[in-house]
Amino acid sequence: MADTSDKGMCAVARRVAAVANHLSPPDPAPKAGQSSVSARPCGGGGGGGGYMKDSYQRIHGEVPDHPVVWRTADDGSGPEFTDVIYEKAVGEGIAKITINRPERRNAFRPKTVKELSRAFNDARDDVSIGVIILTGKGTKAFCSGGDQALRTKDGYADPDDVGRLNVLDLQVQIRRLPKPVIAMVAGYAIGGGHILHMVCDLTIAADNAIFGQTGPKVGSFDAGYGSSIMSRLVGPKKAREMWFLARFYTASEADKMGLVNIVVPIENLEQETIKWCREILRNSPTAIRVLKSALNAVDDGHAGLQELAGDATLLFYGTEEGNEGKTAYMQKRRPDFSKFPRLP
Ligand SMILES: CC(C)(COP(=O)(O)OP(=O)(O)OC[C@H]1O[C@@H](n2cnc3c(N)ncnc32)[C@H](O)[C@@H]1OP(=O)(O)O)[C@@H](O)C(=O)NCCC(=O)NCCSC(=O)c1cc(O)c2ccccc2c1O
Repeated sequence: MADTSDKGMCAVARRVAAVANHLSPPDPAPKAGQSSVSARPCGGGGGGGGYMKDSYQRIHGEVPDHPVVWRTADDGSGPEFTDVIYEKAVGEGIAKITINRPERRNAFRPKTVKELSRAFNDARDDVSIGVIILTGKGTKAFCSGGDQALRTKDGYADPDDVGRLNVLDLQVQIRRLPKPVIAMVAGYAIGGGHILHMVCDLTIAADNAIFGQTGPKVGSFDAGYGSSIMSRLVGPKKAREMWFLARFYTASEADKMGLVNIVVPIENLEQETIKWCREILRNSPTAIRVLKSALNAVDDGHAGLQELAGDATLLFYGTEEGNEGKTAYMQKRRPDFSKFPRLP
């Protein structure tokens, strides 16, 4: 009789995983002592769940979990980064941008936001990069929002500069960036830092993560993405609770509210995040690009529509039909679109 107990199913899953190991497309070589494909833990374990026994699992398999080797990156466009650490994974399409002000719980000042923007721009333009991680230095905070010591009546101001709220531009930049941005959150994600994780496409949280808005307690509010996206994520009632009461929430509470994608032990935070990156990187970049703009389109209004429409134009430029128009113009002749079908 077939063994359908959990233990029996685990053994089956392990055997199937071993087979899948041989069928999976090649991945970067794992380091000594690490297997490239591990049996998915029975009873879930993320990454699509279930037992590795169907053709989908056999073909797509598990992603490798060997550590990433990071090398420092630079956009080459300005002074050396001080408030941000910018890195790219060697041989993999992953960029990591780390807010580097741990002594202030990674609060951002205008300079921090300018450096973040430069790093995001570089990662966007680098065609070898497919996923970007945003995180904070250390385990105490992802980001605690705007640096209150630099807040003036005009916004946040670096010494000898005018005040500004330039984090709003950064939020838009992350929304419009045609590659997934993953917030990797350990410790506090508070105020403007909480909003940064919300505008990212995915959030992987450590079990020590704490989420919340403080605005109404510190004389501030974000009535833009900070309100509208939150309402989309957690629902209008919970969003009102988060803003009106300005309480803090644990990682597990945030998980239940739909604020994050997964909560993992802090020691596994980067490993899990990299696993998600590698899973995404196996998939079609164009499909992901169009999906990101589609998922944002309604909420982002005309700007969202423009992003999605830009993807359509980009795809059209790659077709014979699109090229005929340009070629005809360059050859000073009337374009011949007669051979292109009017599909139903
Ligand atoms: C995040 C905390 C809950 C952590 O508490 P903990 O007890 O662990 O640590 P300390 O409080 O002792 O902090 C250590 C050290 O860091 C300094 N620090 C922490 N956060 C900030 C900050 N945001 N600005 C400046 N300095 C900060 C702290 O003073 C300590 O320094 P010492 O010298 O004393 O050692 C807790 O730190 C905390 O509650 N932080 C403040 C959180 C907060 O209120 N953030 C601001 C929200 S408003 C905002 O972010 C914001 C920004 C924008 O750009 C906007 C733009 C447009 C609209 C709205 C915006 C907006 O609301």
